[in-house]
Amino acid sequence: MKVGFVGWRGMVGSVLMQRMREENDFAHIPQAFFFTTSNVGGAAPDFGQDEKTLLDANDVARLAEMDIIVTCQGGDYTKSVFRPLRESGWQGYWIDAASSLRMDDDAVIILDPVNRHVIDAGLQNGIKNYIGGNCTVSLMLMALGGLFQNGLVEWASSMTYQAASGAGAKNMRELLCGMGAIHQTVAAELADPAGAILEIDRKVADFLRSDEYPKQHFGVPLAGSLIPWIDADLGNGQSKEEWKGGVETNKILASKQEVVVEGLCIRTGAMRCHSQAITLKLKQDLPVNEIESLLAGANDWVKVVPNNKEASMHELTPAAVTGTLTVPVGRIRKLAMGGEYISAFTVGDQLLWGAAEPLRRMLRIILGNLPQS
Ligand SMILES: NC(=O)C1=CN([C@@H]2O[C@H](COP(=O)(O)OP(=O)(O)OC[C@H]3O[C@@H](n4cnc5c(N)ncnc54)[C@H](OP(=O)(O)O)[C@@H]3O)[C@@H](O)[C@H]2O)C=CC1
Ligand SMILES: N[C@@H](CC(=O)OP(=O)(O)O)C(=O)O
Repeated sequence: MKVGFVGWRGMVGSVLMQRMREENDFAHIPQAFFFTTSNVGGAAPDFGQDEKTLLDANDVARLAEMDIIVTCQGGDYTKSVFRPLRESGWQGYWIDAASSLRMDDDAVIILDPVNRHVIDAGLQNGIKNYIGGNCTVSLMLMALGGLFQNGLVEWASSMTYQAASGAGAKNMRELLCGMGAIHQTVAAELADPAGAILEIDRKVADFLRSDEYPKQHFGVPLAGSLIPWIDADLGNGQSKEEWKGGVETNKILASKQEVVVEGLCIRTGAMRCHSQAITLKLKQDLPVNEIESLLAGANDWVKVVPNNKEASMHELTPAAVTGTLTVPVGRIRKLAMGGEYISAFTVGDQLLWGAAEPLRRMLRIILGNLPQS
């Protein structure tokens, strides 16, 4: 088995490599090859493989030598290379973090703790394209799989608080520059405990609205503010990120009856954890303790957080979750609208379960050594 990696040094790719190292995945890969779009012939990262130089990621003939290609290079790369590769007769497995192929009929969206049966059926039916889901959708399903997988959800509305990392590494840097610049604007006043807060606030507001605020990548301030739109404008009042919530959830679950998933997607000043406040209408009036045990039993990574102030403040935040595979879900309670209506709040690292982790697990599934979890 020859496995080719494209996009291994980007943000998602680096997290993928880190996880593969931690899980000793390369021990299961007979031959690994690393590709590049910018440094052909340069030194490949050392994972103990024989091929020490970087190969050309745009060389279709070279790619076609691979049995499996794992790419985190991005949607434009997928669009330029995937079709010519398939048209050349390549029959290998394509594992991709980008959204371009997700909704194609000959592709499975991968999130094995939730849809291993869909993945296994795809493999049996000869499907060769396995695509990571949208980070927000994957994290919602990791958290609420116990309800969705048991067919208990009539509809869900998710209001998101999405991290800067979803927009890329440059955007994470811009968020931090914004934070630093805001602080600098009022550093002198802050140093004086008697400084008037309204004067500090006025200076901050003036700075946020000025051309001095660093906003090259987001276009508007994120630090000290938020951005109530993510991804393309579909022209019908919905953002593409919001559209993905519905279509990807149903495709991941292979729903026989469509579950309506709606909501608004909002960019906030977190680094790499997406949070979501979710309202669910269930098909039954289940007791809260039963809902909690269904959620807790759905996979090895979800963690139900008790619905009290102390636990919510300490366990249900980006600060607590960042860099971990744990997907906490809390704030679960019945809403005043009726016994079938519940609230939930969940947080997850969008570079781990939201991007890299489903890819490395899919690779292990194809290599035949990831048992059902
Ligand atoms: N960002 C996210 O949260 C998520 C992203 N995805 C998808 O993953 C794909 C990749 O995203 P992301 O990892 O953010 O992209 P990056 O921009 O971090 O990396 C993409 C490529 O850029 C090239 N590159 C150029 N300069 C640098 C540099 N200084 N450091 C590292 N790489 C550099 C590398 O290619 P080369 O080595 O060939 O030069 C790299 O593989 C996208 O399709 C995205 O949709 C999916 C889920 C979440
Ligand atoms: N759109 C997501 C990140 C992402 O890459 O999503 P997708 O894989 O669906 O393009 C965000 O901005 O938070």
